[in-house]
Amino acid sequence: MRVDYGTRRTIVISSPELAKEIMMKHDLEFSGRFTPFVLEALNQHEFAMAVLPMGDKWRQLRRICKEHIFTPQKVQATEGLRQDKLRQLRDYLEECSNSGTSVDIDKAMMVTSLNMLSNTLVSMDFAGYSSAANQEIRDTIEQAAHIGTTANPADYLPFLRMFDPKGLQRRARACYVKLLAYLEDIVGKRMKQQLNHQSNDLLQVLLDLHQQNELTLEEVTRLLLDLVLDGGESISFILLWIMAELLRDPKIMARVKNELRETVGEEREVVESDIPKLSYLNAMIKETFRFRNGAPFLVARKAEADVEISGYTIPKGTSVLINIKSITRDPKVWPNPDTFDPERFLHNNIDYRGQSFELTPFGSGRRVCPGIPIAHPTLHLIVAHMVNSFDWKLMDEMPPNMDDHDCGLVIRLVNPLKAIPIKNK
Ligand code: HEM
Repeated sequence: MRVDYGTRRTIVISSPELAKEIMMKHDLEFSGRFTPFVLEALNQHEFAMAVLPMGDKWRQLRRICKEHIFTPQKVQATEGLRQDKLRQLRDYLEECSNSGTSVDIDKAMMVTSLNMLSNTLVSMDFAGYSSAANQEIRDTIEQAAHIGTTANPADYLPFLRMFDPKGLQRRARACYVKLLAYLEDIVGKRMKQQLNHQSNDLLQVLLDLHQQNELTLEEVTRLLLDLVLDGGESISFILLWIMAELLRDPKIMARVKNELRETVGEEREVVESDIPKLSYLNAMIKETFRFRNGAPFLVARKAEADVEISGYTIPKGTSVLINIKSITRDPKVWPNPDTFDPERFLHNNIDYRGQSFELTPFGSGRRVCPGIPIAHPTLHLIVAHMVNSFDWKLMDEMPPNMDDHDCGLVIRLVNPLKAIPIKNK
């Protein structure tokens, strides 16, 4: 399909074969995010990875992420930081269980996954469960994610840019300035402590690279900002859908629980080395990515020159959108695509890490999400913990309302998902 928006031409790709050609063979540059003009306006964010074309700076940051930050060894070394956060989640859920209070699953998932990420990165909590906790940073990250996925008329009608019609540029700038100042402060304090204290987190890795003149301090902070912005909300987003699917279908919930009982038992906590043994849980998470992936499109690409794919020419300057939602709901690709069925993943090797073009929630090719080594264990650990340690009773005993609504460029649950945890006897 080809759509002309005045001077901007957009093509939407909806087949795994063509998506593979775009992401692997042609490896088109990002054209910014869906709202490139919001981000272009932000000098503060000018060399963040997600808005960078494939220039030298992007290549350097990408290499650093791959070789130094998100290596299996480095991520494994931070497991203790994530386990601590699981314990905090357990304490919070136990409190709710003892008092019979319902848990707002969205908030609980956001606090847990954000703190797991922030502790992996900088050994600090960015949010708290209690209503008295300071939620300023969490709220700012949520706001930035919301702005980044809000459709901006100025992306398609560039002359509107100077009017900032929805106030997106102004609001985005305020979020970035706040987050950048917060991270600068963390980096500054750590530099002072460094003299007598080494940490086990990824900031330490970045500061070691700074010592070796691989990164300036400014680059360290901006790389952190990019990781916080890109990773901050995305894990909790899919966690909410996973929990909604589990609460909606007691049979699937029971099967996940049985697998956990057989593999882990009730006496100990789930640890990351359990994950490869939890094949049904893994299938359930993959199926949620297939069925409920919140963002229909990957980051927009741009043809820098005319590109030939499968006999078609994509003219220079065209924006290319890969519609992963239509691929994952295509009956030619997936039998019974409108049925939620984790079983379908038990008998094949389809994975979500960028090798199977039927399922690419993290993208693929050189611009595949670098956060997968953190997102993968975090998702499994949190869900396994929620299911293995507690039974769940929905607030009004009714299956959750799974209606979603299009909120800009992502799809969210209409009603908050609330349930009471009941501690295992
Ligand atoms: C469930 C969780 C996550 C999902 C579904 C997700 C998804 C994505 C997607 C679709 C892209 C664009 C890839 C493309 O269009 O080909 C991306 C890029 C990115 N993600 Fe993630 N992500 C997740 C978690 C994370 C985490 C935890 C981090 C950081 C620790 C992170 C950091 C990034 C960065 C920095 C980019 C930009 C890469 C570039 O510019 O080349 N993501 N992610």
